[in-house]
Amino acid sequence: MAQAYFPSKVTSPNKELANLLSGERQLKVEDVQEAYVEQKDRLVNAIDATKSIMLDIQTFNKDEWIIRYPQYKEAIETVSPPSAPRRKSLRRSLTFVDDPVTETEVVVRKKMQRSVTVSPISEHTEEEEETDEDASSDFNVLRLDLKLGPNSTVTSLVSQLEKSSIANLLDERINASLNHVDKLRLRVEDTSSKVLVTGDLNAGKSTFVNALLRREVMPVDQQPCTTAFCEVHDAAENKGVEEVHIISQGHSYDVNDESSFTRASISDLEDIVGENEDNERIFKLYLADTRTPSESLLNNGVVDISLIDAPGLNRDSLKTTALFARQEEIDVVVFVVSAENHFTLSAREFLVNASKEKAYLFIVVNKFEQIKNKEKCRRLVLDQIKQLSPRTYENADDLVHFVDSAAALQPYTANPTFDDLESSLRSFVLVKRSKSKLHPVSTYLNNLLTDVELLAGANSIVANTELEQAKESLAQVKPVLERMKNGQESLEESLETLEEEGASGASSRSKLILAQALERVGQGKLGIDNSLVSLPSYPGIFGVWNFARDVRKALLASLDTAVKLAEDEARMITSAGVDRIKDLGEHHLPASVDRNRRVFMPEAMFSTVRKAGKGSTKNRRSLTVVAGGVHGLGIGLAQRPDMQEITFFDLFDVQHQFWLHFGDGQSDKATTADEESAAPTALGLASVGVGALTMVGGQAIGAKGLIEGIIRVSDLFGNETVRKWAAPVLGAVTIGMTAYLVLELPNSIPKTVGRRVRASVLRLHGDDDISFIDAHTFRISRETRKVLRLASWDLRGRFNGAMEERGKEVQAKEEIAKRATRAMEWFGELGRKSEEIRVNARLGSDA
Ligand SMILES: Nc1nc2c(ncn2[C@@H]2O[C@H](COP(=O)(O)OP(=O)(O)OP(=O)(O)O)[C@@H](O)[C@H]2O)c(=O)[nH]1
Repeated sequence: MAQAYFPSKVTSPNKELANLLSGERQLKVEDVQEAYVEQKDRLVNAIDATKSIMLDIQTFNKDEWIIRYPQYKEAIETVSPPSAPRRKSLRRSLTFVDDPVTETEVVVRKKMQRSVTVSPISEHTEEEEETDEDASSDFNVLRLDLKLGPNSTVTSLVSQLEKSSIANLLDERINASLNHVDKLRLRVEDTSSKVLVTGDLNAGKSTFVNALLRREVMPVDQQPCTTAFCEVHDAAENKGVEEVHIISQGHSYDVNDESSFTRASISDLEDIVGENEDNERIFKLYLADTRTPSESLLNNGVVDISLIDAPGLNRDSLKTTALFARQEEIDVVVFVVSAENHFTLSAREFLVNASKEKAYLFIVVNKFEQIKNKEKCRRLVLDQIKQLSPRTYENADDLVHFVDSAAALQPYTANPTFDDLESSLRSFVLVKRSKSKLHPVSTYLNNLLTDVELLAGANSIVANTELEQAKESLAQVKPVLERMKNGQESLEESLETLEEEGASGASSRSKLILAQALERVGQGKLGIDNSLVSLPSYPGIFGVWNFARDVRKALLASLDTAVKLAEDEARMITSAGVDRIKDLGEHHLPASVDRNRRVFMPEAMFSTVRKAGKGSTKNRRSLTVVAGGVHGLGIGLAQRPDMQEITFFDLFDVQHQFWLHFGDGQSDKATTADEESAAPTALGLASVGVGALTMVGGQAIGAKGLIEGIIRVSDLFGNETVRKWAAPVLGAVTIGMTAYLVLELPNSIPKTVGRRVRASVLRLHGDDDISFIDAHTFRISRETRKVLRLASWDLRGRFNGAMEERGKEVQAKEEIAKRATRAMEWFGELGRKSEEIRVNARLGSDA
């Protein structure tokens, strides 16, 4: 026997019902009921579980991971030789709407009916190739309509559709599906089912309904009488009260809305139906069925069946009835035909149309008792049915019943044929309900879960790719960061040492050069042997004044040169330091970090124009002036007017000569910075010859001072004897010394000038309590330190910036890896959950 009511592809759970119908002639109503209830409960659970995972998807999409919407395209198959096994796997190229360019080749695998998994091609093995070609790789329910217009392409959409806006669209789609799932739940839980009873006039429809109800409720007449639709419901739906509700015309009926109907007593039904003969009205009858749920049709404990006694067909009401039969809420059409008359023309018309709509009809051949040649009648009727509704004919055992309704109404009389009809009808109603109410739900849930699995699979791949990328980046960046962290301290130390060494190196070199130069100048030699500066040659006694000035200039210039030399050395030290800092950068900075492209220009050192005044210290101002660097302000010692002045003492350093000849030879030490400020001593003055005086002119000592000096000298020689000898001795000594001094001038002037230059240079910073050497040393080492510090600051900045950047990158990548791992787990779990729902609810029927 064919599997009743279902196409051949039927699988569980409808298959169970179908098997029940097909396996045995005698339908086990309880089993059908049980199977129905079980399936209903499974579906309700599946609906709730699906709803819960859909809500989870929404939350996950909103809070943790922007769900990507995949598109699967047919992958280009490589041409395989004819001998090779035919590839049945669904190789698809996976792209995303927001990124249609990146394609991943995947395999869409069918796991169970209509359930699919998506995995990267790399995880695919040849053994798994035996995949059903039917495996869907497209969305059913969650399909996003991304077409904006006839000319829009996916690529043109990309600019308009960001990842997040697609996720929003998906969210909306999920909302819509959630609403639909809610409706499905109501539908599954709605236990009402309508059975329309119709047939030819006088075929015995009302009698049949009465027989089903086991009481005479419907008016039965020899004359055709029923013109109204009488819907019979269980009184439980009307709070247990038996009554008739006459539906007010133009109102939609609601059992709880008094205004939508008029009440009447059951006993008045005949009159009411009679009164409304010309109107096709609807009455609602509420009847209490006292039989047990297993016996009762109305009160069967599974679905609330309502019977609709429709008007006979061969009236004008044919169309109305036909329309009624087409209504979606009509689960089963029971056609009552009289065994005596068979099918009239209008009955045939109705049956052909109805069987197109409902495929299976339940046919009651009534008044069968009266037929003498029952077999012939049976054959004739079945032959007619075969033509009118072939499918009904195929299942005639269950769907075509030859009974006598009037006999069934006889109390206390066993009527197995009618009982059989009743069981069949109940099962048919349940199976039909399963098909009309449960099956669409099962299909929808299955489609939705398939979509969920496609989403989960695609997003798992995305998450996996992101994880791999993050891991790859981390594998590169993390060691760099570690290296930087470890190297930070040593870099810091190296830079400090470099700065320190540079500054102290420059300082000690400057100090040495300047000290040596000053020492030489003090001895009347050029501070530096340099072709640029040379000592003038002695022009003779009459040019002695200019000679002294030129010597002074030359010595000063040689000191300037020494300063320049010290600066040049500092430049070299700085340059070497900058190079070492560069090397440190090369060593410590990651390859991708930009190096300092600025070129160090040593000649730019010591050339800063300092603005004296604003915020500058006294010390700085004096340094500015003294900074004799040729590259400085151009005011070297040799250019300073105050240093050019030549005095008498540049020619004759009396005190020095005195100590040289009579003292302990320590005059050099005595030539302190105070020398010039000290007043000329009496002895000094006394030793000055007239010639010298004339040469000096009024330059240094006035006549008044000279006379005062002589008086003071004469005071020394207070004693008579001494006074007597003193004059000649003093005269001789004076003459001798003068001659000696004059002869010695070419040699002594440079020395005297040098000594005095040295002394005055050393005193230049007297106010600041700092010497010429120290001032320059300080300036030069400070400049060196400054340049080195700038370079090391730059490196430090780059290093710290790069380290911070790497730190952030590592953090970001770790975050991505964490999120991707979580997403992978989550989507994996989602796929598993979805599959579990599918398995538990036994979804996937193609019925
Ligand atoms: N012997 C016998 N008579 C029946 C049977 N069923 C109905 N009748 C009689 O047939 C006549 C018509 O019965 P109804 O039940 O009124 O028929 P109907 O199809 O409802 O009639 P309309 O509603 O007017 O179309 C009545 O006189 C019934 O007694 C049956 O099974 N056996």
